[in-house]
Amino acid sequence: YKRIQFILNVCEFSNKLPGPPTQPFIGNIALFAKMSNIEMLDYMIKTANELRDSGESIMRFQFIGKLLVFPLDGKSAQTLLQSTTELDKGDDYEFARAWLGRSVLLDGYGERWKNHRRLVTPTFHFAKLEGYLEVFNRETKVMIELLDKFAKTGETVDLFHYIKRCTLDIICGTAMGTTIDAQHNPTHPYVLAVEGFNKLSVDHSMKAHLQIPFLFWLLGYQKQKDDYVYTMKTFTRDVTAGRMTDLKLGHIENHASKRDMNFLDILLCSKETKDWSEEDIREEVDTFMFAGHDTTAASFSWMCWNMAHNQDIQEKVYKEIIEIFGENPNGDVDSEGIKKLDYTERVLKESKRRIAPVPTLQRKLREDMEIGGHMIPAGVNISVAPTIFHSNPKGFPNPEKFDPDRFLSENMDKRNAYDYIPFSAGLRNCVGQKFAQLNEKVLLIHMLRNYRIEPMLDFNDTQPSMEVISRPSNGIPVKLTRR
Ligand code: HEM
Repeated sequence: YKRIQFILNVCEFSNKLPGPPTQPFIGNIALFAKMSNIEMLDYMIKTANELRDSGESIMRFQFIGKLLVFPLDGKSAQTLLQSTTELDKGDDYEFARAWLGRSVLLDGYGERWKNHRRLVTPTFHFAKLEGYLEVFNRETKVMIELLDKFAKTGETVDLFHYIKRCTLDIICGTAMGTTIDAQHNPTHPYVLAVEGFNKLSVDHSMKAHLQIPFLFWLLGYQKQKDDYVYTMKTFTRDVTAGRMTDLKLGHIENHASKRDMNFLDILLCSKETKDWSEEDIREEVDTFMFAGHDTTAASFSWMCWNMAHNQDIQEKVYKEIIEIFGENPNGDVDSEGIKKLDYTERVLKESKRRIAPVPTLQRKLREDMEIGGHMIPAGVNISVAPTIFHSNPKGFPNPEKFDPDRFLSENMDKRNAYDYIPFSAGLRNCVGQKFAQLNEKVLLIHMLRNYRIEPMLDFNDTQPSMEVISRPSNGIPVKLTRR
């Protein structure tokens, strides 16, 4: 009875907020049940534009007592994103708890999260990032070599899978100093477990019936999830245990300067993690694996798609790369050269605007908060959707157009700082942002120095789906020609 009363109260409240019409009790379930993940994103962007035109700054959806509120622009999201206390992640993140526990990504506001975030952050300082360049260069060259056969035959290649395995190898090397060589070994159990887990998490969040634990178990999904989690945890636990033994024997401190250490070694060697359990360390390392590879893969894949569809811009980026790094297709990319990139920098920003690699993030309110002119009660999930902000014609006129000049400083000054948030913003922004940007530049430089990319489908024939990460619905099918 209490549950039903709660749902009815949510229904009553949600109908006062701007959003598509709801049906009694079930809210907007029927509306979304008919849509694919691709249609969902399109629908949300269209509805957001209509609501903005009628002067609204938020959009709500409601699913049997679950209320989701989307701010529609940077200004209305700002209150939430710059809050120093509203830092709890939303309900949808619970699915990853079995794998990532209370790591920096999932943990709620409090001393523990602050402490972990403070200790994890230095692993991304610039000097440290330089140490990761060697892994970026090495693994990217493996990808370039694997792609060569497609350039030779002219056969179409779906870049997405190649990029994904490459970024997985990169994160494995930089987070743990180990390799699974996913690029040569795409059926490695760890690779399959990561892919399976991500897919399951999407199914879970999109299909209402799977959110009933009994059905999730009965239909065999719980068993699948447990198996994936076991494979992933065991892999990292083994590596962590091995490194801890090395540390005890003095091998880590002896062999490496801090610059050459991987993320795991840095955590293990820090005095401040002395009272962390082995599981605390494992959770942080796994979080890097999870947060660090699919995101970069999606981001760089969309970059290649944007390049393929904007040949003039691709040529300008290529020219800048050649001017700075020379024509040698195998040369390593160094950080001094990367700092000189200017046009390419803007192109990368525009690419993340055009398609945001992380389509939504979610917070759960601790206290009542005014968002976009409406008082939203504690307990409601607020979804911040970079994709929705970035397609707002008020901040980005003609949003469909790929235009790097939007990121010239004179144009950036015209926007609210929170209108462009591919890495989120505020205290819970992406801790790996600089790492990701450096990684993408290395990928891009090697890619364009070796190949011209041409599309084998129209731009909108592969679309970002509304999943944890914006996966291209039909991959990134391209033709590569050797430069
Ligand atoms: C282009 C690539 C990337 C994009 C677009 C991206 C985007 C984001 C976004 C939007 C968030 C906020 C999520 C939320 O509020 O729930 C986030 C958080 C986070 N990211 Fe990234 N990310 C990328 C790469 C990386 C990499 C390479 C790493 C690590 C190696 C990383 C580690 C993290 C962590 C640990 C958090 C959680 C921070 C916290 O909650 O305090 N990310 N990222």
